Parts: sequence; structure tokens; C-alpha cells
Amino acid sequence: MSKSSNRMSQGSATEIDRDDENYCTTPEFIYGGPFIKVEKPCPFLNTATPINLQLQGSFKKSFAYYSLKERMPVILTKVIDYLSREGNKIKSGNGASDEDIRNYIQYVTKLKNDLVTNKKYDLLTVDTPEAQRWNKWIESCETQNYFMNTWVFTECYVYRRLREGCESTKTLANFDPFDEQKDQSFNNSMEPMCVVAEKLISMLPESDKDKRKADFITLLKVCLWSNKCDLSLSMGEQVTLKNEGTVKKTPSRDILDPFQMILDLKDKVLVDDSAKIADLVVSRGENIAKAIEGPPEAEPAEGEAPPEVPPCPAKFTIPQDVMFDIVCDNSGYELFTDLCLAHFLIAQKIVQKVRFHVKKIPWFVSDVTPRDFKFVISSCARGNYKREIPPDPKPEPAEGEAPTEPDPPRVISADSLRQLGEQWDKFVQDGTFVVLSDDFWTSPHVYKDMKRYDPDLYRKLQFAAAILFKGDLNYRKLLGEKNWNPTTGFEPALQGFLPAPVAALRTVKADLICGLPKGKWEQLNALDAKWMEKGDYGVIQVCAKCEPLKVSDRPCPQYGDTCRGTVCN
Ligand SMILES: O=P(O)(O)OC[C@H]1O[C@](O)(CO)[C@@H](O)[C@@H]1O
Repeated sequence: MSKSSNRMSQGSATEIDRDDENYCTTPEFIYGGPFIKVEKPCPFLNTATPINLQLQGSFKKSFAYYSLKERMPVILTKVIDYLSREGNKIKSGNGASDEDIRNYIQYVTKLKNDLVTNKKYDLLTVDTPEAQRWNKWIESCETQNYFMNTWVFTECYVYRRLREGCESTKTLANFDPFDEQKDQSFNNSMEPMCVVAEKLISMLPESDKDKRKADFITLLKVCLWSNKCDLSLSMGEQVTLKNEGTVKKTPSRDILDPFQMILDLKDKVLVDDSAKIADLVVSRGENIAKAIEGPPEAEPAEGEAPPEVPPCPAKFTIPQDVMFDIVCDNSGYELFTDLCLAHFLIAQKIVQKVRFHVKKIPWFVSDVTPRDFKFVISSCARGNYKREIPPDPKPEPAEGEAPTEPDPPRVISADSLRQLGEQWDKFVQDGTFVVLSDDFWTSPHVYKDMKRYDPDLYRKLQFAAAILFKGDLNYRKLLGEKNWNPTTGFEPALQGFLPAPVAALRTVKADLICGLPKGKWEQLNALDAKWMEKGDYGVIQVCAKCEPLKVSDRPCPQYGDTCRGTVCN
């Protein structure tokens, strides 16, 4: 939590919760509690997060408190269980030693203990520039206790520490404690992936404007609802798509059809800017393409040598390609749907490249890492699935009428999925799909602070025709983890984070939101007090306003010290 917004943390670093069942065993209770008036106010408040404050574990009626107290310890316990249960497999898969596994178990156990007892953050002990930046940030926080700092900061810190536990061993440096869960979640989603793959293939041939827009919108919605399947909300339990609202058929006829789901969940999309997003990406793409073609560059005059080095990117005010950026969330089925959207944009020539931003290290259980990105593409290319769905029975023919021929069964197979996987592999190889994993995405910072903490990434994003942020965590960081008045617009909630048009597809899994029509939030609260914690509702939001791409006033990362920003060749 920043110093200025630290309004709720009034207690000392070691102060504990008076409602805690162990409170009566503390010296404060025994010597001071019942007899002497305690002056220090309790740092925990029995309220929900007040409007306009950042979410924080100190608000006992907030999801942040519940999440830190109940969900996160379960996630850590499952890591410990995995290490104990599958120690041999982990050893052979990673060439890890018994000692490192034992040490890592101890490390995670201490981390969990520190979290549940609301200790102060420890500094990271690894000595890399990235870890130093973390430490600098930790030291700058006025409150460093797990429950007393902004919720997203603490969560990010815990995942960063989980990584450190591996980094500080010799043999677990590349270990991902969530890899098995992520891979299993992919394998559990074969049927909906086959259904989407088959439909996507039919959407790829270049189509007229209206069909292209309708298909674009459909794919955005498939991408939205794929965000229901995240493993951090379910504390690592497998989540697969469910048919919701459809009339239940016998299980053998029940198809997991994401397109049907879009219709069934139509009323659960609280803000739907999908048509705006489609129009915006197409028109920005066209404008950027024209600017790239631009007036032909002046030929070097006779006798004049052409420039030897390509121009410095710090000078570019026009991107070199029409690009669409996806800031990914979860691996498995969700990443598969993101790849489908990306493929559609390429095939329809709306953009020329798609940049996928993924996490460098295991993050929030199911977030995509570079390893997961490869895993999903290669598993699609090797996909193996087939199911025949018997047709609905026909009514008995009337007397004297000839019986009608039964309809053929519907066959769901992985043929199209394999085709897509193979094409995506080629896209990665020829640079149509680019995978980036900047440190910033696994830093604690919210996005309004990107310019300050990672100006190079901010400028990199400025080259995009638009940026799509997937999922709840990205949404929280877009909104600065602040409990906005729910009717506040998306643009003001971004607080100046405007590198390119920003779109967000998010199923609601945390108690903050913006852009709702007046009265909607109150109405949903009256229906279900926990509607913001389950991923049942979604928003599709966009902010078209963005900063123009100017010549950078900083040296470019590519030319390093030899670059002088505006004067570099
Ligand atoms: O995968 P997503 O959509 O970013 O969701 C992450 C989940 O983790 C949390 O950030 C809390 O752990 C929730 O807000 C959300 O339920």
C-alpha cells in the first residue's frame, strides 16, 4: 500500500487480531486486555472495503480478508502436499535432490505460517536486478504485514516468494509447483476445444464486414467465458466449463458447447463493449497499416550511402507492424481461446502480428508461463479426442405413416484442433505470434504505475493497435486495486494508463468493479451478497482514448548506452 493511501493500518507491525481465538493467550490480553484500557486501535476492521480505498486484508468483511485467511493457505498447503506426494516424480522430472525437495517444503511451510500469522514481509534473498527491485519496493512500503498491505501486493508477494524457494535451490530452479494442475486442466477441456476449433476453421476465410464483425464479437465472448476456468479461485480444484442454463439432456447427449454458453449467459454480461472493441481494432488496424505504407521513403541521393543501421526504435512514431496485444491470464482452455481470437485477427488480415504477454514465473496457480504456452500449442497439435453424440430421438410416426430416417450422430473430434495447433506452431516460428514475458507482469505494481516502474514496457505497448487484458487479476491491476464506486467509468478508473486502447475481458472474481449502470450493483447485491466472488458474471469493457506515440525521450533498450533517444541514428 502506498504511504498516502495507508489510512487503515494504524497498529504496530506485530499486532494481532482481537477476534482471533488465540487472542486470549497473548500477553496483551493477559496483562492488559481485560484490566487496562488498551489504547492501540485494532488494525482489523469489521467492515467491507470502504468505497475509494484499495482492497486490503484488514477489512474483515471483504473478499481480500477471506482470500488471505482461507484460500491462499489452502493453495500453499496443496503445494506442500504435491511435493510430499509426488516427490519421486518431481525428482526424476527435474533432476532434483531429496534435500532440495525437503528444503522447499520447509520454505513453503514457513511462508504459509508467516501469512496466516500476519507477519512482516521478508526481503528476497536472491541477488538479481529483478529481486533488488522487489526489495526496494518492499522497503518503501509503510506497511509490510501480509494483511495490512494492499491485497494484490500481498498475493503477488506470496507467488514471488514461492518462486524464490525454487530459485534458492540447486535443482528446483525450473520447477513449477502448478504444472501438473495446469496440464490436467487442459486435458479436461478437450471437448469444448474441439467444438470451438471446428467453428473457428469455418470463420477463417476472409469474410464480408458484417460477418467478420459478428464472428469477432462471438470470439470475444468465448474468450470472456473461458476466464471462468481459473485454478486460483478454485484453490487448485479442477474447473471445467459447465453447461449453464441449458435444458439438461442425458449425459451422452450433453455437449460442452461454448457457443451455446454465450447465449445462456447473455444476461450475465454486465457491460458489453464487444461491438465497440471490434470496430476499434479494425479501424485502428487500417489506420496503422496506411501510416506504415505512408509516403514512400526518400531514396538516398546519388552517391550517398544508405544508412547502415536500422533507425532507432526510440524514434519510431509509427509501429513497424499492425499488432494486437493480449495480456494473458490462465493457461489451458483460456489460452486456447485467446489463440483462437489471435488466429482469427491474423486470418482476417485485421492485424499482422499478435503479441502474447505471459508470466515469467508460476503465478496465481494457473497463469500462462512460456512453458505453458508451448505446452498448449503442442498439445493441440497432438490432440486426440472423439465422441459420437446420438441424435435426439424422433417422435413415433403416426399410424400408417412411414418411420423417418434417424439423424446421423454428431461426431466431435480433434481433427480441427490438430490443424490449428500445427498452424499456431508455424505462427510462433515465423514471428506472427510473439511471446513476451516482461518482469513487470510479475511485479506487485498496478498498471497506472507502469510508466514509472517500467517505461520501456509502456512504450512497447504503445505500438499495439489495441491491448486486450484478460481476467480478474489484470482487471484488479487496471483499476489500481481500488474499490471504485461501481458507476465510475472505465476510463477514469484506469487513472491515466492509456498506452493504446485498452480492452478488458473479465469474469468477476473479486469485489471491485467499474462502469456499471446506476442501480445494477445494488440490485445484484440484493440477489446474492457473494456475486462478485464466483466468476458467474462478466464484463467486456474498452477505453478508446490513448496517448499518441511520440519520439521517446529515453535511450531505447535495443541500442542501450549508444542510444541518445531523440538524437540516436
Ligand atoms: O485468473 P483470474 O481471472 O485472474 O483470477 C484470479 C483469481 O485470483 C484472485 O486474484 C485471488 O486469488 C481473485 O481475484 C481471482 O479470483
